[in-house]
Amino acid sequence: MSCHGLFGKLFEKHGRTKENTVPRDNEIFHCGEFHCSECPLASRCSMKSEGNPPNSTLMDKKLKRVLLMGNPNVGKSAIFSRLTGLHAISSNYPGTTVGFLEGSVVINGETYKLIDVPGAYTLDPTNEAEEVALRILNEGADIVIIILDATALERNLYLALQVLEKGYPSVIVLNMIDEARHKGIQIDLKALERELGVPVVSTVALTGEGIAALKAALPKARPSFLLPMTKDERWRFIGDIVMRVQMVTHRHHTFRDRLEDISVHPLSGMFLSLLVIIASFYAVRIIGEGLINYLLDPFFNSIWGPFLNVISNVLGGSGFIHDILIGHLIDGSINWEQSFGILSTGIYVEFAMVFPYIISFYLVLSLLEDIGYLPRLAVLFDALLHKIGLHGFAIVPTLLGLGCNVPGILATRVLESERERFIAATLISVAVPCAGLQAMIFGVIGSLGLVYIAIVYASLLGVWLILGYMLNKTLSGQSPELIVEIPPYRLPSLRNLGFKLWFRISGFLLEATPLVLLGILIANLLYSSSVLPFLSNILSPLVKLLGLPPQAMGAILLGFLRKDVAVGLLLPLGLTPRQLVVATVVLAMTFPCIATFVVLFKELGLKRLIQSVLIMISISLITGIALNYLLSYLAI
Ligand SMILES: Nc1nc2c(ncn2[C@@H]2O[C@H](COP(=O)(O)OP(=O)(O)OP(=O)(O)O)[C@@H](O)[C@H]2O)c(=O)[nH]1
Ligand SMILES: [Mg+2]
Repeated sequence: MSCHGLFGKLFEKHGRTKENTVPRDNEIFHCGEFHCSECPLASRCSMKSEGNPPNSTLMDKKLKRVLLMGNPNVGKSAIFSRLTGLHAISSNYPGTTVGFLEGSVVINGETYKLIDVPGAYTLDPTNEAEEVALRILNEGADIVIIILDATALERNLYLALQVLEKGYPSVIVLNMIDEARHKGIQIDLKALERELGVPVVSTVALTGEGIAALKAALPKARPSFLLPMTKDERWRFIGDIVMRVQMVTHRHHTFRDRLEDISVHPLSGMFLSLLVIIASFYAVRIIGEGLINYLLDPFFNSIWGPFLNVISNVLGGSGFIHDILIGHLIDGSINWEQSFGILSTGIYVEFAMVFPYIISFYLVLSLLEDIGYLPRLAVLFDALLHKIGLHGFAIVPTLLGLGCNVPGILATRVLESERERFIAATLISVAVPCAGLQAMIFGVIGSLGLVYIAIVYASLLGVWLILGYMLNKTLSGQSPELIVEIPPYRLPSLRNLGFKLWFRISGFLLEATPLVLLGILIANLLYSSSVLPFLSNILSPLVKLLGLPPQAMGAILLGFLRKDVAVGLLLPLGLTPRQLVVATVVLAMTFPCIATFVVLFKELGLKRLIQSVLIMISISLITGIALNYLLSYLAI
């Protein structure tokens, strides 16, 4: 087709005639390979078809910078992983990637630098993830791979057109073509290619179908001929395109469709969500305990213990090095929870108390993520969350926070206002216990009985609700209405699940192990020095109000390093059940651990961080004191 044919069609769509097509000074025309000598735009076109994208100074660089862009949850990270061989986290809810990832792929001897950009619905940002996406695009690109969800062409085309109008050489990828087929949606790729003026390929990122074609299309990326449009023009154009390229055939409701309906219905949905939450809780417990009872405890008791006994004997059973490595012998033998040696308590707390729950929690969370259940919870809990100043989608960062507060706080980037982000991040760091902490709550308090665990969780939930309500009432601004895209239920891919689990678990091991061992070492040294008694004396009036012995303050202060270690420090103090519950609740709420602290600072800035920390300290002390009085009143 000549460029006149294409421009003719385009002009009709935009109500322009050939006579008024000479670009205005600020307008950029791209017609890629379609320009010809008769075209009134030839000079502008040939200039552009040399491939200089606006704002880009990157062409001189050796690696071509390729951006993967598209709406949230269309499979950008899945395609990124397929192309680069790296493993970006994919989950079945919008907003999985809120930062960006880089990787590279070599095609025909040329190396391309790929960037997995956070999902965006528009280039007029409405949240931080979209701001990041726009910033990355504005930094320039040699090629943009625009990924569309083939089951939602109309909605996905909006961002695609905005990107194409900017004139970057592009390739369109229709991902999820498998689901489109199941839904009876057929898309004419050639026709879409003609409409947009850039290569179009279809893929199924889950299976790898079409990835070879995408690789082959990358060197053929070219700028589109599209002109900058107004919002209304763009939507009209999208309507036209969809009419011309898409055909939908009727199909009957499937079991999956019905399950999707049931899950968001106010009554049946709530009932189902209760079942899911209870089942998840039990699954985490059963898998965690199973790993401990059948794998880890036997290993520690019959292999690691005897091995440490040999080292202990070689070191003479006491002395500085012995006490640092093996710890203090209790009744002549190593006690996993109370010896406080790096190799005894340190390794035991990390691997036999916390690690099994990390595995089981992330396994269950990853399953829920990949099935696509989390956005449905967001819809169901939207009304409740609005009462505490949050958009229903805040349930997703909150659930992530139950694994580790750090990704939870990062995920608040998908929330729209700064106010919401502050509320959500503060609530996560105050009242959402991470998996390490929960493992210790189960390990330390579980032996007293389920009712004590229930008191700890009920206190945290109560604080989450009350503090959220208070913040909502006192901070100015409103939380926006829920607009969240609900993806279809999907069967989790074992490959993706395995990678995600491995990524999270190895991340935990790398980050947490040094801090846990350091925590145990510091605790060991502090207990043998006079620092703790000194601090405890200063804080003794406060400690009295909490009904705790002075030494408990040392554990609470050490919570800054790692909360799980700190709960472990409460063990040797011989606390009563009430004291143990109060100390654990205060510890859980007081300071964020050091990693969370850093992320809060990065996400909220210094002023908001200080506010957040002041809220944490005061609310945790008030709760601890109230809980102490309430429990003594109830004679617990
Ligand atoms: N059926 C099907 N599922 C897919 C396909 N590609 C990705 N998925 C699934 O779709 C979900 C979203 O994939 P992601 O790679 O996380 O999507 P994303 O665009 O990176 O999402 P955000 O980071 O949230 O913007 C995951 O559950 C994937 O396993 C596909 O081609 N077919
Ligand atoms: Mg992603």
